[in-house]
Amino acid sequence: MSVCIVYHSETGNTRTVAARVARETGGNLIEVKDLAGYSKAGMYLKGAPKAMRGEKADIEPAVIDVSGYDTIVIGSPVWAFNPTPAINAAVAALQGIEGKRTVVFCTSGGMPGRTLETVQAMLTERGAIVRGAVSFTERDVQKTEMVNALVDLVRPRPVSSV
Ligand SMILES: Cc1cc2nc3c(=O)[nH]c(=O)nc-3n(C[C@H](O)[C@H](O)[C@H](O)COP(=O)(O)O)c2cc1C
Repeated sequence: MSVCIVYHSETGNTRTVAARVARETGGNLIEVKDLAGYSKAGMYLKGAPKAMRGEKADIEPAVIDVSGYDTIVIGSPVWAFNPTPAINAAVAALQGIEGKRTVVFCTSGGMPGRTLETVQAMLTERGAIVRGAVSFTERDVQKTEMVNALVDLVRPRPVSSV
């Protein structure tokens, strides 16, 4: 089973989760960069209003071909209770997503708003099958049991016979 983890991260939390999922599943990481190149203030002053409006950023890579994978994981930071403009663009940039199993996660300060629901709806719109979603707070990022909950959605572990 091949896994691809597509994520955006400006301050490292979403990257940390993505890397741990990659390690546990043997998946490939694709980091999406927002070409706006925000400063910390810029993220709040310019990025957050764009996230609220559901806008798409200019991203690198501009095309994300996932046709060679069985399961696609999408990870977004929460900006103003929404997915980031980079993730809005990344979902639109996915090629070969139709009919694929997908799992969504977000990282936030504790108020994720409708981020997971929004990403799930975008993926469903693209013809993907959403298996589940996990919301991490900044503290959860380091918690093995939280990462395991996400990994279980990606790669169901065999039930122990003991
Ligand atoms: C512009 C901006 C807006 C944010 N908005 C929210 C929010 O609405 N709710 C929340 O709980 N955290 C919010 N946060 C905190 C981030 O979601 C949180 O730190 C997240 O883990 C960042 O992911 P990253 O380190 O991968 O970039 C915001 C952070 C930034 C920079």
